[in-house]
Amino acid sequence: MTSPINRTTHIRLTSHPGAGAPVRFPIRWGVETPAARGPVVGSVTRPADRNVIGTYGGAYALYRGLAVAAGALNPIQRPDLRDTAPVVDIPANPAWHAPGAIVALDPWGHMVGEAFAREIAEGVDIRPTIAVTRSRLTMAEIAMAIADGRLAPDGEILRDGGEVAVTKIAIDPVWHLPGIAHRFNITESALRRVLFEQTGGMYPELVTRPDLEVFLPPIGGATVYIFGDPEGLADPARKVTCRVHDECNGSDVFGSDICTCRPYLIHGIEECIRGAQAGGTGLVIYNRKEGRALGEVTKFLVYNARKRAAAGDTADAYFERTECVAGVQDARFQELMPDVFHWLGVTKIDRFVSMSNMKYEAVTGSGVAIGERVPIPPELVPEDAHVEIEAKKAAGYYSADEPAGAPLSDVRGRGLDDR
Ligand SMILES: Nc1nc2c(ncn2[C@@H]2O[C@H](COP(=O)(O)OP(=O)(O)OP(=O)(O)O)[C@@H](O)[C@H]2O)c(=O)[nH]1
Ligand SMILES: [Zn+2]
Repeated sequence: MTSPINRTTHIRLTSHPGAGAPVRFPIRWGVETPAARGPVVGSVTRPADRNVIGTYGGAYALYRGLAVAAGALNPIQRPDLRDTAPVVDIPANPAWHAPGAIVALDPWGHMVGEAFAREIAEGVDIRPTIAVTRSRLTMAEIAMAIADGRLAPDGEILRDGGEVAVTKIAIDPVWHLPGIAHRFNITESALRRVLFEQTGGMYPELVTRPDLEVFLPPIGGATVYIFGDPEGLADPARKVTCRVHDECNGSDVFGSDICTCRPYLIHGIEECIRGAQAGGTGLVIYNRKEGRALGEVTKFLVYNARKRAAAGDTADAYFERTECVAGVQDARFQELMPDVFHWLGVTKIDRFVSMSNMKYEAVTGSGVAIGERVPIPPELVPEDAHVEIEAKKAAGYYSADEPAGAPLSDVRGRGLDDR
C-alpha cells in the first residue's frame, strides 16, 4: 500500500522567493466585491492554487495532518459543501471593504460556496472560514433565572421549556498581515519576522514571501451567539446588548470558583435574552484566548504561585503573579477583537456587559459606540474570585460602586491547602 503522505516524490518548498509560477489568485484585501478581492485558498490539495501562508482550520490543521499521517484522511479529499450554507444572511456592509476595518477574519468567509462557486466547480479547493448555524441552549442558570422570576419564557427567544434559541457563528482567524501590523503600529516586516521566530520557524513564508499577505494562524478563533433577530445588530434604531468573553475553560465549563468568568458569561446571556425580548438583539462573542491568551498551563502555574505566596493570595499581587510567570500580564490584544462587530455591521452597543477597560477602549477606539457598561452583580462573584475582581477594579476596570474599603493586600483568596 502506498502511504498517502508519499503522493509526491519530493517535498515542494514554497518558501523560495519568486519560486514557481505567479500566484494564480492574488488577494486584494479591502476591496468591494469578493470577485475583486479573490478567494482565500488555504488548502493543500493543489499547492499551485494556494495564495496564503498557513492552512485552513486554525489549530486543527495539525490534527488534520495527524489524520493524514495516520492514513485516516485522504490528503486530496475536498469537502462537499452542499447544504452547508449559512442559515441566516450576514449581509455585506461598508466595513467589509473600508481600509483597515477588518484585518483578522475574512468577511466573505461564510459565503465562499456562493461567491466562488465557479472556481470551486473548476476544482479549486476553497473552504469556508466562517459557518453560520442555529441551535438551542439549555443551561442550569437560565432555568434558575426562570424559576426565580428574573426571566420569563416568551415562546420564541426563550422557549417554554427554558431553552434559548440562538444563531451561532464559528469564525476561524484569517490575518491580513499589513493590516495587523498597522493595527499594532509596527512594521509588517517586524511582525513577520517575530511571528516566524516565535513559532520556531514554522512558517518560512512569513519572511520569504512578502507577496503573500494573508496568514491563517494556527490559533483558536471565535464563536458568536446571537439572541433574537440577527438583523437588529446592524439596525441603529434597535438596541444591542453584548458580552465579549474570553475563554476560561476552568470556570466556563467546569465551574471553578477562582474567577468570575462563568457567572459573568451567564449574566451576559441573561442580559442578551432580556434585550432580545424587548425588541433588541443580544450578542455574545466567545474568543478562544484561554488564560488571557497565555494558555491554561500558564494560568494554573499562576494559580499555584498566587496561592503559595508568603502573604497569601492577595488582590494587590494578582496581576503581578501572571507577569512573573508569563513575562506579561495579558496577551489577548483586544485590538483585533472589534473586527467581529464591523463584520456584523454593529455600529453601537447599548449595553456592554463587561468591566474591562481594555475591551471598552478597543471597541470604542475602533469606532463602535458603547452606551451603558454593565458590571457583574456583586452577588454573582464567587467567594474565591474577590481577589480577581478587586484587583481588576484597582487596575482600572469599570465599576459602578465605590472602591473596596479594605486595602488590596487584605482582599485574600483561599490557600492551596484549603480544599
Ligand atoms: N494568565 C491568567 N489568566 C487569567 C487569570 N485569571 C483569569 N484569567 C483569564 O482571564 C480571562 C478573563 O476574561 P474575561 O472573562 O473575558 O474577563 P476580562 O477581560 O478580565 O473582563 P470582563 O469583561 O470585565 O469580565 C480568561 O481568558 C481567563 O482564562 C490569571 O490569574 N492569570
Ligand atoms: Zn476565569
